[in-house]
Amino acid sequence: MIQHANSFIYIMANRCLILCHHPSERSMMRNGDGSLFRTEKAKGRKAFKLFAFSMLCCIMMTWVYRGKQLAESDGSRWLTALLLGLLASEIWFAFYWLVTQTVRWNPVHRYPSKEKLYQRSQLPKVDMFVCTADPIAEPPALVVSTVLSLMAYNYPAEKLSLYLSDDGGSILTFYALWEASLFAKHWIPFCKNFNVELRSPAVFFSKLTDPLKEWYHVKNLYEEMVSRIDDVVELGRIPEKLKEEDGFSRWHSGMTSRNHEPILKILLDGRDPASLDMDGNRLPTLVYMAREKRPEYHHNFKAGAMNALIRVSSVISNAPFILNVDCDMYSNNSDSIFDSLCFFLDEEKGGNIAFVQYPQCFDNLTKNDLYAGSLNVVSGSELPGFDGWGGPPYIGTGCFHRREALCGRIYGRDYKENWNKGTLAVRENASILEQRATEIATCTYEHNTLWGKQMGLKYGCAVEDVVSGLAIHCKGWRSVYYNPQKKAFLGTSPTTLRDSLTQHKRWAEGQLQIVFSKNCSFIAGHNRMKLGHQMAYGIYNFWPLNSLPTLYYIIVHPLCLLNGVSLFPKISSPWVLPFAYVFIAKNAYSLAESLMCGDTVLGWWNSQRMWLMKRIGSYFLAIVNNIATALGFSRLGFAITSKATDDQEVSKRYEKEMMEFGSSSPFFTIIGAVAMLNLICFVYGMKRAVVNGKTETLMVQILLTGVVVLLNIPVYEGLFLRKDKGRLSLSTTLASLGFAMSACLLTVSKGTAI
Ligand SMILES: O=c1ccn([C@@H]2O[C@H](COP(=O)(O)OP(=O)(O)O[C@H]3O[C@H](CO)[C@@H](O)[C@H](O)[C@H]3O)[C@@H](O)[C@H]2O)c(=O)[nH]1
Ligand SMILES: [Mn+2]
Repeated sequence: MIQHANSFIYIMANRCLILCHHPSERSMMRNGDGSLFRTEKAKGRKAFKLFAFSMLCCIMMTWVYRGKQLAESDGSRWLTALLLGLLASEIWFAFYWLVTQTVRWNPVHRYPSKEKLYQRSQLPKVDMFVCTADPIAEPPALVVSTVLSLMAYNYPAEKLSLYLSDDGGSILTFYALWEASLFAKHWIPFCKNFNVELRSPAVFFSKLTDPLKEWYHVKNLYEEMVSRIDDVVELGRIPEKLKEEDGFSRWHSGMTSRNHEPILKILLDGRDPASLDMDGNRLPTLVYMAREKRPEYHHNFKAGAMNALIRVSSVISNAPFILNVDCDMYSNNSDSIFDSLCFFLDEEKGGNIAFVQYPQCFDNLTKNDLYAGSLNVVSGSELPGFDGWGGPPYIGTGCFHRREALCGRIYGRDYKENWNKGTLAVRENASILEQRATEIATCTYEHNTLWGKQMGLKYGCAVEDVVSGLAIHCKGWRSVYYNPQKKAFLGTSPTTLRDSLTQHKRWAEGQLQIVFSKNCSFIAGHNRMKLGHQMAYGIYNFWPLNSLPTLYYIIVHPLCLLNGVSLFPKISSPWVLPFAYVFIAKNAYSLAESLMCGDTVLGWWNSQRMWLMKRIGSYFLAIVNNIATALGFSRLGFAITSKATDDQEVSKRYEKEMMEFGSSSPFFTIIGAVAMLNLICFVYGMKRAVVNGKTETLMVQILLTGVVVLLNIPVYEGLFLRKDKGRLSLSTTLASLGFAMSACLLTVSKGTAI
């Protein structure tokens, strides 16, 4: 019944889909000679499970100690409340630790054999979606380099269509894409003739030190194009002579990025036999889309853009597979389409795969990854673990989707993909297609449909990717994670502390929304996903909730030290052993894992600092913001991550791995206050402990607070020592000191009372 209802919904809402069942579909399936990919289980799982078990035992022993401590406490209300809070935090940490163990339980690695696909005569069409939203934060020259890297994939060009969604509705971005459509005629044959591996022209030419003579020509063409684009962006308008040209004439005065009609332009029409590159070979299709925006209709950020792209592409090319990347994520591996198709086209195991997710990798990280932007542990350890349970989450970029699954189809065993979908697209004139596609990129088209609910990406969540992938998993599909040696996609990671914390705040807001909604993996996935898979989602869904126990721990601890209140066993007592084991073993494991995933030792240390800052800064403010949104005081937003900085000073400090604070922000006030609190308590607490002869009972707290102080060294430098513009502002310094001192003074009187 559900199945029927769903196909009905599916067909209704996809009015424009051209469904065809071609006889050659079966012959193509027969061509396959065996499996197209293999799966290997990770090694060393027995040792890992033993280790996890030892951790669990020690964690339980620490609880026994807390129980004993509570029973033996002198009945003071303050102390009991303190200890209960501590126990609650520790129970949460243990629970979260348990959740993170699920993905380490049985990770798998996948290896496609694309050589087998090279021989196939019939290959499916592939559509590629790139989203951009702001010509300032996302420079058009960077966007077109991404676009060109994708258009130059090692794949029959006439089967590829690239769609750029421009949520900025900017003529500057359109101009850049128009330039790219001309340059593509040189770039694509150049890549193919010289077997260029780096197919993003920006990256290729920046790394090229000594070009061959014939390469100069293309390099010059590229550089001229970029300088024209940059000039246009700087001036904020296009050359006069282009204004009346087709496409450009659709912009008129009075249009803003938030208020304009839909604009759709097919810049290169792959169906047209006359659309050829300089070598006379066919070109891919290239389409610009700026969906309609009106102030009175909510546009649902990237999810809205993606859904408009799904519909628009279904009219123009309707490929069965869709690659989605962010505008800064260029293709770094020209074979990714073949690799991904190995999973989908595998006769035996490919039928239930909804999407193939690649890791998010970055090309602008420094050696020791100051802001922990590499996500190395996520890519190297956690996502393979998800795959063992039923597949990685959709992380918004670097992902190949099966169109049907993305459009909301429920998986059933009788389901068979139509590989030839889109190949029989009606031979309509491009302007008629443009007209039809424009009609479905309007604000009102989705009203009273299931778009954003059951179809396409889901609306209303700041991590539209994760919640949409989860919905696909709940519909019976699996996904596959592929992390090739040669990275498939590379993007830009935030280069200032504020950008990094803001990005994590947005992610945390989204994850929190998922936890407290019916989309929570434990509710939505109940009976539909394996328990391990539900728990794996918990790793990210529970991120924000970690902030409260962490804040409790990091504030209460030093204050108790200052007041001489002992929370842990004496350093000479055997009860200290389980605590020490949990702390040391957990960190040793984390360090080893981090190193295996490609971090440096200092990189791991930096990631520990970021972990702390994210928890007390991003996650905490995400909780505050979600509460404010729930109460109607604030609206969900999407702060776009900046992909370029003009400030040479900031870039230099980033290269030198100096933490960039800059102008004040609530993040920095919290971080500064916590850092100061720990420093003051560490110094005075230790002094008091020595004077009162209580070092033995307070040793654990001295050590813990000491670790926090060490982690915060860059914060103290930013507060007191640095002179450059990246230091913490004076107002932040004063506020941090003020908060920390008043917390200390307030508790000193209470503390003596305990
Ligand atoms: O209204 C909007 C806002 C953003 N975007 C695009 O969405 C992408 C991601 O935005 P970015 O600012 O780069 O955010 P990140 O935090 O780097 O993105 C990660 O997290 C997002 C969810 O929060 C996912 O959508 C992304 O795919 C994922 O890479 C970019 O291409 C934007 O152009 C839009 O198209 N419309
Ligand atoms: Mn991004």
